[in-house]
Amino acid sequence: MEAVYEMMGYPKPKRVVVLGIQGAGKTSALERVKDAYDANARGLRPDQIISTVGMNIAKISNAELNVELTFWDLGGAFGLRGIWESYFQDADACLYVVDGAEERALEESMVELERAMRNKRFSKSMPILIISAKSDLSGPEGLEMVRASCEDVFARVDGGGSRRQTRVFPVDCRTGLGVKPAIEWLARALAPSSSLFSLS
Ligand SMILES: Nc1nc2c(ncn2[C@@H]2O[C@H](COP(=O)(O)OP(=O)(O)OP(=O)(O)O)[C@@H](O)[C@H]2O)c(=O)[nH]1
Ligand SMILES: [Mg+2]
Repeated sequence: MEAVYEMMGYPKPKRVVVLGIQGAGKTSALERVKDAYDANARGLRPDQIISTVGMNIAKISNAELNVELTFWDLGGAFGLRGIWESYFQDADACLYVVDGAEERALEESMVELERAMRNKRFSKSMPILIISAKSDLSGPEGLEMVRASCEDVFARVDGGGSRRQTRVFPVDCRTGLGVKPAIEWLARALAPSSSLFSLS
């Protein structure tokens, strides 16, 4: 299938592995991504979403984005995290979701981010989009806490000279507020010509 895309001169669809601990807001965030970019889909409402056991897949292709994205939303419950690494090798990017409103969950969330990044199958150049979810509950302090903690992890794992693209965005995953800037950043980070532009 990918070969067909290339033969026709289209960019390959990019695959995004969606990680984060249980209850962070991964599935909720993806439902809002579908609302924003998939004209045919109506994302599930918050009361229709249950904790993920298998995997949810969302595909978006939208002229605004210039790239087709496939998201693999995995379960974040403790016993399901062992499955994550099976998806690292084939992923082009990682969307890591952190609960920005729950300070007590931040340490566990960062431990799992670091563990994922240190996995040998997790590419050193793979862009990482961090969504700081529950921005409706957290306010700016929550976002700053998430940002500082992620920066620590990135510095520890990648070191100073890393060329990996990373960015933290606040999102209200119930209304979708903030979802578009986050996904636009990801699309630019993954677009074939992105190396020609500096991402700010
Ligand atoms: N207020 C608020 N609640 C949110 C937000 N995002 C998620 N939630 C709630 O947080 C809970 C967990 O959300 P999920 O999207 O199921 O979390 P998940 O990361 O997919 O969890 P697992 O599938 O168990 O790994 C649900 O009750 C959501 O309604 C948000 O931005 N704001
Ligand atoms: Mg889920």
